[in-house]
Parts: sequence; structure tokens; C-alpha cells
Amino acid sequence: MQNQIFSDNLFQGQRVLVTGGGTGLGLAMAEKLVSLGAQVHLCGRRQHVLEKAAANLQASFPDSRVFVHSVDIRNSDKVDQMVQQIWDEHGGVDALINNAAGNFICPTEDISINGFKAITETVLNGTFYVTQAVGKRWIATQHPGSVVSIVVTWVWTGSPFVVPSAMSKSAVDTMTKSLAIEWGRHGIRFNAIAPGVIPTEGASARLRPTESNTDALVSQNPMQRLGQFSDIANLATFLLCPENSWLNGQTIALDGGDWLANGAYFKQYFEWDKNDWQVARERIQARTASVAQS
Ligand SMILES: CCCCCCCCCCCC(=O)SCCNC(=O)CCNC(=O)[C@H](O)C(C)(C)COP(=O)(O)OP(=O)(O)OC[C@H]1O[C@@H](n2cnc3c(N)ncnc32)[C@H](O)[C@@H]1OP(=O)(O)O
Ligand SMILES: NC(=O)c1ccc[n+]([C@@H]2O[C@H](COP(=O)([O-])OP(=O)(O)OC[C@H]3O[C@@H](n4cnc5c(N)ncnc54)[C@H](OP(=O)(O)O)[C@@H]3O)[C@@H](O)[C@H]2O)c1
Repeated sequence: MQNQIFSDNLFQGQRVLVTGGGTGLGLAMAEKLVSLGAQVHLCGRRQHVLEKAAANLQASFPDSRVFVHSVDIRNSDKVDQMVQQIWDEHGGVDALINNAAGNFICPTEDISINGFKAITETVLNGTFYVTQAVGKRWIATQHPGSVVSIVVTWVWTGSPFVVPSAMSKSAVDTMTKSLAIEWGRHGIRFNAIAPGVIPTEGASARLRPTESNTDALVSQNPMQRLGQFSDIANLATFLLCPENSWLNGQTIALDGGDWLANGAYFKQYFEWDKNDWQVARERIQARTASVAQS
């Protein structure tokens, strides 16, 4: 049992929208906030995944209020409708976690334009659509707000084989700094978390499709471990605390010091030949198809 850093009910009365909140890191952050009394809105494309996540949260925290929104954040109209519905039916939110993302490894010369768009329109465009839809309502109602966006350490290192993601995460990092300046006067704070490897099903299937052994990742890390859900849940909670009202415009690495010690990920894929890439692609696409049908 982990020691509790935060006092009980710290987020009582706070309402938080978490994109990609039905799985992985988004769900871990949502769960932490719910445990501290927050009302959460989970957004993702798959209704059944969101409903299952909400049911589990409600089973663990019977007093919790969890709402789900099945929305593809690449669709700006649907995003605006979702946010308007949250304002109409629940009075809005106090915080936003931009966590939804898409990604897959692929040599850049082999990515189709559709593949490039699948990632950039989710990570870059979608993050902007949600942020603007929420932020403009905060500004119109003079409501303070806090945004935490999940980026990745390759905003500093760049990364081979995930270039659309690296480009888009850098854009989200720049949005964080830019809006920290522009919207600070409205009481709206922007910060970001750049995690290292925190194993999730979604990331592992698309970034390490042919390898499940993590020994090398553990031993290269200065702290000799990979990230855990509690690591990101605690940092996101800290960043969102309304008491942290002067903490603005920061992107914090959460990786045990990995990128300082080792730089970019995926250098091992320089060893791959065409056949290795074909096997990887088939596994990733089979996984995406099975998830879509599940
Ligand atoms: C532990 C970690 C370790 C180490 C890692 C340490 C740091 C971790 C950083 C984590 C960064 C992350 O974001 S991890 C987040 C991982 N989670 C996700 O990606 C969840 C959501 N992802 C998805 O739904 C899918 O992967 C997407 C992004 C492809 C979107 O799905 P979709 O909208 O249904 O798109 P779909 O029609 O399938 O495909 C669109 C186009 O992309 C192409 N495409 C799809 N997959 C591939 C592929 N593998 N290689 C080439 N091209 C591909 C398709 O052929 C098509 O082009 P065409 O044939 O039409 O031309
Ligand atoms: N795990 C890591 O090691 C790691 C490291 C650094 C950064 N990150 C970042 O952490 C975040 C969470 O990743 P994760 O590892 O937890 O992977 P994940 O479980 O695959 O999470 C991605 C989430 O985004 C949602 N999503 C994807 N495309 C969407 C769209 N177009 N519209 C709405 N929702 C969409 C997915 O739900 P649906 O499929 O139902 O839409 C899913 O819930 C991402 O921003 C990722 O880049 C992860």
C-alpha cells in the first residue's frame, strides 16, 4: 500500500475532464482524482471501454460521480458538443487533462499520409480542439482553470520511428508554454508531464510490438525501474491542485532521469530489416483491429 501524499477530499467539488480517460495512464490519473473526491468526465472513442472504466471507479468509490463521453477528439464539432453538454448538464469543469493520443512505430519513409494524419490529428489537432473548447468557456465565465497535458521526453530528444508523434507532442509542449503566457491573466494555468516508460497495453502494443522483456529498459534507468501508474497520478494531482496557483508553463520529465542518461528511445530499431518492420506492422495493425472489434 502506497503512502498517501494528499489529504482526503482534496479534490472535493473539483470537476476534471480526462481525455483518453478510459484506459492506461488517463484512467490511473482519473482514479486518483476520484479517490480524492473529484467528479470526472472520461472521454475516448470506445463507449464500452469508458463504461467499464466508469463502472469500476464507481465500484471502488461508491460516492463518486463519473461521466463518460464517446467522442473522437479529431472531430472539432463533436468536441465542442461534448464540452457544451458538460457545461449545460454539469456546470462545466475546473481542470482538463489532455491525455488522449495515438501512435505506432514506423520508419518515416514508409508512413502513409493517412497514417501521419491518424496521429497528428489526434495528438496535435485534437488536443487543441479540446483545450480551446474548454478554455474559451472558462474565459467567457471568468472561471479559473488548470490544464495538464501528457507529452513525452522526446519533446527534448526527438525520436526516430515515431516522428508524427514527436512532432505533435512538441507542438503540445509549445501550446503549454504559449497559453501559460496568453491565458495566465484569466487564471488559467498550463503545465505538462513528459513521462518515460510507464508500461500500458496501448503503448506496448504499438511501440514494442515484438518484445515484452523490459529488463534492458529497467537496467538503463538511473532509478533501476520503470514508471508506475502512481507516479503519474501523483504528479498530475499535484500540478492540478488549485493551491499551486503560481505553477505555470512547466513541462516536467517523469522518467527516473532516463532521458538525461540515455537520450532517445528506439535506437535498437536501427538493427531491424524490412522483414522485422513488416512483422511489427502486422502485429500493431492486428492489435488495433482487435481492439476496435472488442
Ligand atoms: C512501453 C513502451 C515502450 C517505450 C516507449 C516510451 C515512451 C512512450 C511514449 C508513448 C507515446 C504514445 O503516444 S503511446 C499511445 C498508444 N495508444 C494509442 O495509440 C491508442 C490509439 N491508437 C489507435 O487507435 C491507432 O494506433 C491509430 C493511431 C492508427 C488510429 O487508429 P485509426 O484512426 O483507426 O486508424 P487506422 O485506420 O487503423 O490507420 C490509419 C492509417 O495509419 C496506418 N497505420 C496504422 N498502423 C500502422 C503501422 N503500424 N505502420 C504503418 N502504418 C500504420 C494505416 O495503414 C492507415 O493508413 P492507410 O493504410 O489508410 O494509408
Ligand atoms: N505509457 C507510456 O509509457 C507513455 C510514455 C509517455 C507518454 N505517454 C502518453 O500518455 C498518454 C496515455 O497513453 P497510454 O500509455 O495510457 O496509452 P493508451 O492506453 O493507449 O491511451 C490512449 C487513450 O487515448 C484514447 N484515444 C486515442 N485516440 C483518440 C481519439 N481520436 N479521440 C479520443 N480518444 C482517443 C484511447 O481510447 P480509445 O481508443 O477508446 O479512443 C485511450 O484511452 C498518451 O498521451 C501517451 O502519449 C505514455
